Amino acid sequence: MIEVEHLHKTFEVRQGGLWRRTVRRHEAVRDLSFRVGAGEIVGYLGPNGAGKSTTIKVLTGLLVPDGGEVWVGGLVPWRDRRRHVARLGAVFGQRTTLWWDLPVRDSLDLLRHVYRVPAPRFRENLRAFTELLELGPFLQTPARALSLGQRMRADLAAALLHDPQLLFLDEPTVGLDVVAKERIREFVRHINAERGVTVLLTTHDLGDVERLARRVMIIDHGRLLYDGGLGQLQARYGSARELVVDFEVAPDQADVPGLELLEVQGVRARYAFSGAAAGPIAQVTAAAPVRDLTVREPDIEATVRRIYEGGLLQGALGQGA
Ligand SMILES: Nc1ncnc2c1ncn2[C@@H]1O[C@H](COP(=O)(O)OP(=O)(O)OP(=O)(O)O)[C@@H](O)[C@H]1O
Repeated sequence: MIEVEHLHKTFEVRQGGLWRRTVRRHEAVRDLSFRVGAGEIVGYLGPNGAGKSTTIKVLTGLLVPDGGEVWVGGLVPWRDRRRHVARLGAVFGQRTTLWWDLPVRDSLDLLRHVYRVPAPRFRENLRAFTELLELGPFLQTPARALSLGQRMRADLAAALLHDPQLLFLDEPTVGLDVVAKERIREFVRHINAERGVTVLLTTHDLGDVERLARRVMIIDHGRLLYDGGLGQLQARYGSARELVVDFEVAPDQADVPGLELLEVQGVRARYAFSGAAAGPIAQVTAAAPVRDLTVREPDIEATVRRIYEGGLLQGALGQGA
């Protein structure tokens, strides 16, 4: 569905005043290569300024790259823009494609004409999306009067009315509460499973990625640092599991052979370990009477933060894939 080979995009940034102007070249994307197969949901992650939007703009045909090759569904996006755009959908969490002062239903109707969606297909999609996204209560409301969650749902419907096979989602759940986030994720899962829509998901919310994507690509400073499974990323770069133990009485000495003691506070001690929990639990319970214990899993949020902050993955591409 998407093929990107050795993509480069450099921006020229003009600095200084009228008399002493300098031009600085900034490589937003450097030698980026990846493929996304039909029907995949891929999370595209990276810290601010990493090059995600630049990539998406090239893939949607908005930007022309300086080097490399890109095909999306067999088309070169910026060369065959009209046909390309007719086949893709895009939702940008920070912007809307709806007409601000028009009722949602009228915006959808206008888009039907823009994309030349046949009337029966439009009716069928509108019926399906109204049900799945619960649009009914606000179809007659102008976009400006919608809540953020309602607007996102209407934007999703707008992006999919013309049956695109590829959907770009940029921060689709930003600013939403947990229930609204779940509803959006459920819908994305549905259109992927039932309609086979390929999804490239750019987000800072790892909950989106955990719930939707099996594969992630991580980019920083314009380079692809990781392309592989979320589980493998966690196994390879995640921190250790933790065993949190409440002893019956505060231990004089909480060290247990083979476990890394992280902290002792009163009766509670925290240990780091890897692999199965049965061994460490047996060791701790043999060492002293235990009242309670829990195993804490490392979270993906912490792993990705460590990757961004520590450059953990520099040069590691391919090892996790
Ligand atoms: N039109 C432009 N002119 C000059 N520099 C740009 C332009 N667009 C992007 N850049 C620069 O290119 C780099 C990559 O930007 P990009 O918007 O692709 O990052 P991003 O990963 O999408 O970040 P964010 O998560 O903040 O949206 C940044 O350093 C940005 O300042």
